[in-house]
Amino acid sequence: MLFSEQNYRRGEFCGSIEVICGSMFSGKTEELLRRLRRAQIAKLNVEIFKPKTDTRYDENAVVSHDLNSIQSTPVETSSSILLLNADTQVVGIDEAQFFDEDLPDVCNKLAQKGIRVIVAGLDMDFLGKPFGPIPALMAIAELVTKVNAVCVRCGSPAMYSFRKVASESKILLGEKDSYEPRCRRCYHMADNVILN
Ligand SMILES: Nc1ncnc2c1ncn2[C@@H]1O[C@H](COP(=O)(O)OP(=O)(O)O)[C@@H](O)[C@H]1O
Ligand SMILES: Cc1cn([C@H]2C[C@H](O)[C@@H](COP(=O)(O)O)O2)c(=O)[nH]c1=O
Ligand SMILES: [Zn+2]
Repeated sequence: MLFSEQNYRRGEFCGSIEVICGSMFSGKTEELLRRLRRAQIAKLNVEIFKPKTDTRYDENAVVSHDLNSIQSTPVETSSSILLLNADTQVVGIDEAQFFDEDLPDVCNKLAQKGIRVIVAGLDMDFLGKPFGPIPALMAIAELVTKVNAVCVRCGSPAMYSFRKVASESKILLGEKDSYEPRCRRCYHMADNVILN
């Protein structure tokens, strides 16, 4: 097994919070999809949420860079997640860095109700600073999985999302057009030339 997962038996208390974090292209969404699909195979009731702002690939689906996808509900605020179906046993949340600061409280409430909550998001923004509610979620999670991309410059494990375009705005939706994953050394290189 790649990552440790607990055993879940219906009817037993199994509330928990799992965080999957890392840079862009590190496989956060793929790992989220893998865990959610396994929950569906186990015939658990799964609901998936993402912030309404994330319209990159699809308005109503969580989509990985390899175009694997799963249907989701876009919500404007984290508190809307609490309006989930009464029989939901597993909640998936993608692009969690874009949610408001109440997301950790929301996840705690869900976990206290016995729900397995799996959250994926960027731990750092393009400046290498902690991003939104992810650090607070990491602190309260039972399990934190940090995944790495491959540095596009040197092939080492990459944990930074280097922004290739001139924008200082914290939120800038984009793909390879605007970002590339880099390792610590290549991210901090003085020249920071973009190699195409
Ligand atoms: N530099 C890279 N390093 C790793 N994976 C990459 C890279 N560029 C493209 N990919 C692709 O991106 C996929 C991961 O996509 P995804 O799960 O959506 O990542 P994330 O949600 O972390 O941005 C990989 O399986 C791989 O096919
Ligand atoms: C680093 C950084 C990223 N973003 C945006 C760019 C993408 O739309 C998402 C991240 O998607 P992924 O599934 O993790 O590849 O976030 C941003 O707005 N600001 C940033 O600093
Ligand atoms: Zn590198």
